[in-house]
Amino acid sequence: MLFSRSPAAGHLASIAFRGRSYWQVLTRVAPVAGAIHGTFALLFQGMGASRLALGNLAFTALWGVIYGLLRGRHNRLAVLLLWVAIPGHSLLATLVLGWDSGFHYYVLLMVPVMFVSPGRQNTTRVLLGTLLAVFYVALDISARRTVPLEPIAAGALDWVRFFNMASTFFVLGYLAHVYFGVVGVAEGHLRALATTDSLTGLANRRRILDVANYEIQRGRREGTPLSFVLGDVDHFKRINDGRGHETGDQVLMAMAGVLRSVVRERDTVARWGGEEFLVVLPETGLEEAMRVSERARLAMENGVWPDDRPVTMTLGVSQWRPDETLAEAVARADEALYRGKHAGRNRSVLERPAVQPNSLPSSPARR
Ligand SMILES: Nc1nc2c(ncn2[C@@H]2O[C@H](COP(=O)(O)OP(=O)(O)OP(=O)(O)O)[C@@H](O)[C@H]2O)c(=O)[nH]1
Repeated sequence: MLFSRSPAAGHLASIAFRGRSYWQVLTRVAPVAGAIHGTFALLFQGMGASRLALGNLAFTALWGVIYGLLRGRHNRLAVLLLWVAIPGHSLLATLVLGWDSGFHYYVLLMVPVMFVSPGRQNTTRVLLGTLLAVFYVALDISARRTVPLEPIAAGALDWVRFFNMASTFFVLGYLAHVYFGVVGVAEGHLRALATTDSLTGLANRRRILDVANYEIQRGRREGTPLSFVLGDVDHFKRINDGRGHETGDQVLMAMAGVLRSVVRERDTVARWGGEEFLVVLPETGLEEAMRVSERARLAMENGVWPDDRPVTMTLGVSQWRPDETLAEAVARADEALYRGKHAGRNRSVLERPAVQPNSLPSSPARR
């Protein structure tokens, strides 16, 4: 059975990737945040502000808990504590040391955290964003008008502010760096999914069309030959009906391996349809393509298959002719395959000869 991915499934997969990326980013950022608090604890201890040092030690521990929760996939609780660890800490530190300490900068880190989070409705994001902005303005107004609970010397305050500025820049940069890294990996997975046949691991139809069209362009430009081998498993319906669909799938997977083993690195084997395979052979003329086809056919004929019952394949071979389309070249391989089926199966059949066969480029030496 050919499994096709519906648009809805694709959308769900992309949400899943986004979700995974989001948690991966948070898991990587949590130790950095813990380290920043740890540095503050040492800094304040050095300044003789032991209560502030203790407070920062508590937040280091909190980030440790958040990290543990993220690793254990207790995501909801981790996010809840994130609100305590970032805006909660900013509020506390600003009230204790004053607005000029610059602890309020950390509130801004919640903006990317909130807006890339998966699973939330856009309205929830906007609402939370608005609440955060209101909180930030209110903190500005109240902290500027009240005396800090535990003021420190102006010079030291400057250093704390500079450190907070630098940390905010660093964490924002790190967030962006990790996020784009994770998204890049997810993109690679999606690309592979979109171009690979899920059962056999071969190129899928979309990918082989791209490859073949690219080779046709190259053939036009450089005048190199290009051939196609289209193979179809013989009496596959009997295999399915007699030995079950799962055995049928196993046969298809094994066939993919056999086909891959008889071609060069630069040739591409694809699952063209249910039990049909297409091989694109760049820089290969008809004679050589016929040899590849026979190699594949014999490998199938002599292969060891489930239940030790023979499995064979009929193949049609064609060479792309200048100025024709990919569909025309494949149609001729298909026509040859069709003749092979009628002639008794388990054979390789060449396309019907061109009107001017000599006009076709021939194979350079293959391996
Ligand atoms: N197990 C399995 N079967 C598949 C898959 N895709 C297509 N098929 C089956 O392949 C069979 C193809 O049967 P037919 O087109 O009648 O051809 P055939 O039995 O191979 O006969 P010939 O091609 O004439 O030799 C059908 O029974 C499909 O259900 C798949 O992914 N897995």
